[in-house]
Amino acid sequence: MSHLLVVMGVSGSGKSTVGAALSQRLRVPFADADDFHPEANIAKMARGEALDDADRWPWLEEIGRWLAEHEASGRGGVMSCSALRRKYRDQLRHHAPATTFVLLEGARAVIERRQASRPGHFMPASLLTSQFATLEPLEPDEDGVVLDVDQSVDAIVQGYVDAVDGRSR
Ligand SMILES: Nc1ncnc2c1ncn2[C@@H]1O[C@H](COP(=O)(O)OP(=O)(O)OP(=O)(O)O)[C@@H](O)[C@H]1O
Ligand SMILES: O=C(O)[C@H](O)[C@@H](O)[C@H](O)[C@H](O)CO
Repeated sequence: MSHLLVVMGVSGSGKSTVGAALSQRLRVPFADADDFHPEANIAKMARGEALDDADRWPWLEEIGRWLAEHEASGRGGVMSCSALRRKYRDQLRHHAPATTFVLLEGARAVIERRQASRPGHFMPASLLTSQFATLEPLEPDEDGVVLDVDQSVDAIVQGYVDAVDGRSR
């Protein structure tokens, strides 16, 4: 099977940027979970209110369906999706058990600086506190790779390739 990945992390950690680069490097389809949000979720975040489990549940179901289709077809794929909590990742794995989670991890200061330099995005910087508070790191029994965001996009992509190579040796 081709690579089937969810690139995860808090808002501004680089999920969209790194996810797109990984999909090109691995030659698999790419999707961004931000494009799957219902209007109400986008409006809520834009008002400065964090999403709750009930807001995220139907959205994660859509993402799970995308992953399941790409797993079943054997095409693989990269989905950029915050997937902050363990139970959200369990929900996605329920649809697509072969999913590997790639956590983009970084200090708040680095991520804040990046968020500040992309004006016009619907996600206000004020929600970063709740994003970090909600984030549950990958647990040892989860198929995953953790990568430091404080390096170039190319280096992050290479970090994934090296981690996966190291496993298959
Ligand atoms: N490794 C990197 N080095 C430098 N800048 C980066 C890197 N990764 C991402 N960026 C920049 O940081 C900003 C946030 O990245 P991006 O939009 O990909 O994050 P995100 O996690 O998808 O955010 P959100 O979930 O809020 O949509 C963008 O302006 C992007 O160009
Ligand atoms: O679970 C969440 O709270 C959401 O997915 C957010 O993380 C945003 O969609 C995204 O990151 C946009 O900035």
